[in-house]
Amino acid sequence: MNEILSVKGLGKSFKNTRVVKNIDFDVHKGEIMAVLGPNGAGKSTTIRSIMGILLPDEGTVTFHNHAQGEVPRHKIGYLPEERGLYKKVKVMDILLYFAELKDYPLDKAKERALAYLKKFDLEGKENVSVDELSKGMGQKVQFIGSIIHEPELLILDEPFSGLDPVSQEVFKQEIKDLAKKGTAILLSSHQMNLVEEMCDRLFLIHRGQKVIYGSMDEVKAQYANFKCTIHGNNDRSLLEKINQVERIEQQDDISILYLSSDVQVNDWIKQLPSTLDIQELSVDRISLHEIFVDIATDSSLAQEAGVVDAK
Ligand SMILES: Nc1ncnc2c1ncn2[C@@H]1O[C@H](COP(=O)(O)OP(=O)(O)OP(=O)(O)O)[C@@H](O)[C@H]1O
Repeated sequence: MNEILSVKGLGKSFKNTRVVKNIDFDVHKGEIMAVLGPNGAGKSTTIRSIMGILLPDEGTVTFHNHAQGEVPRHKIGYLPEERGLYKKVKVMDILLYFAELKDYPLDKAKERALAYLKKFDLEGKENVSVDELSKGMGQKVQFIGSIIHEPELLILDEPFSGLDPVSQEVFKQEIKDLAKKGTAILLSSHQMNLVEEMCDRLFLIHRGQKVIYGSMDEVKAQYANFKCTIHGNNDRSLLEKINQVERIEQQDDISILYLSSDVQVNDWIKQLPSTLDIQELSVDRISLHEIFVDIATDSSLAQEAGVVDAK
């Protein structure tokens, strides 16, 4: 695989508290890698360490074809979590400024800026000053600023926050298109539905430690692909006798059975006991959102590192 970025054994402490511990992952050309985790998990600290904004205490960050520790800024696009553009500057001027910082030819940058403004529904705004833009419009301009120089690696920290659903779709499509053209993308987001639709692989941190790392299919296979929800009055002892059930959750008359990852739904339903009380039954695919909530609220998982490494 074509590695663009490799992170090995990354660790960072603030005032004797280790907030990032022994993090390993890599990002390949043309893939979207998601960095996920609950609030305070260590995502931004990891991203800032990659960008050289923070100095890690342990570990290495290597960009493909560059010396270890060297951050080739002109090849990286970065949308930081904290938003902000110079307020009194015109949209085109700020975009050209971003391009200049990356040594990108200004005539080409202007062409790209106009095309992107049109794409993001900001046509004709090039001479408007930033403080006249709405928050979402400003975010679009900042996003354009992060890709104006055709980066090899694009690091996006919460790109969807504050965007309306239509703009989220536009961003999503653009990020997917960039990956298709070969850009390596590292994406941190809390929007699990979007992440699930977009990312090729994911990396989930909890309390600074790696909990999951792998492709979406691999992660789901490690967890469970399907869950079966049964409305009916059923004893747990009966449910426990059913084959290929990994885990059972029960509340009142609702039972949720998490099925083994290799289950064939068609066959599995046919072998359910005839004594089962079924008022209603549904079988659904497990969502990334459910996996995330499960991990984030499971304190035993939180204390372990590398519980699932599907790489
Ligand atoms: N400059 C700093 N000084 C001290 N502690 C910090 C600093 N930056 C981050 N932390 C702490 O490090 C931990 C990880 O923070 P980080 O911002 O990396 O989390 P995150 O996963 O990006 O969270 P969120 O989803 O809320 O943005 C938190 O406990 C935070 O309080």
